[in-house]
Amino acid sequence: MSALPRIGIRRLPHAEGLDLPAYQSAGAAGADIRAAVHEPLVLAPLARALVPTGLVMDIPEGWEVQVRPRSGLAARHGVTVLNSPGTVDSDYRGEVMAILVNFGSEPFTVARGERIAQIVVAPVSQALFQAVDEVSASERGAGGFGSTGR
Ligand SMILES: O=c1ccn([C@H]2C[C@H](O)[C@@H](COP(=O)(O)OP(=O)(O)OP(=O)(O)O)O2)c(=O)[nH]1
Repeated sequence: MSALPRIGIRRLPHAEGLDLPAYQSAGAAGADIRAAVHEPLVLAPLARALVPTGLVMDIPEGWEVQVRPRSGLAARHGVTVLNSPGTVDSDYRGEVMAILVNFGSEPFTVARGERIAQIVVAPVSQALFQAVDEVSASERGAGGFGSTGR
């Protein structure tokens, strides 16, 4: 297996004492991130919140960090990541945040240190975007949504 990308993580003061993201099993794709809130944060039904992780990540060029929901929170409470997958760019040097939304019918309380989402590290491809007068022909043509059948 090739060498793993190294992500330096700086803990901000409000994340002091909280565990860094870590894989829970050898084959895990995601590592959980935790809420760096001082006081419990109550998410009313249909409310959303920008939840701080207290972490600043030094992501190597050519990689991104995706912020994804935890299935257990979604299945049990209807709580998910609103912009999933959130994209943390390799040149971002701010605090990683999770945008949580409560689609459940009950208020959901986020406690300090609670595992609120997971991060997945993924390779990035960039492309050259070029203006052209014509695009190449294809069998499908301009047929869009639903044009290939139900
Ligand atoms: O779930 C997320 C998504 C984004 N970010 C941070 C890292 C990312 O690099 C930055 C900008 O995110 P994005 O590009 O998705 O947001 P934007 O609204 O397009 O902002 P910008 O104008 O800064 O690109 O915000 C997070 O901390 N968590």
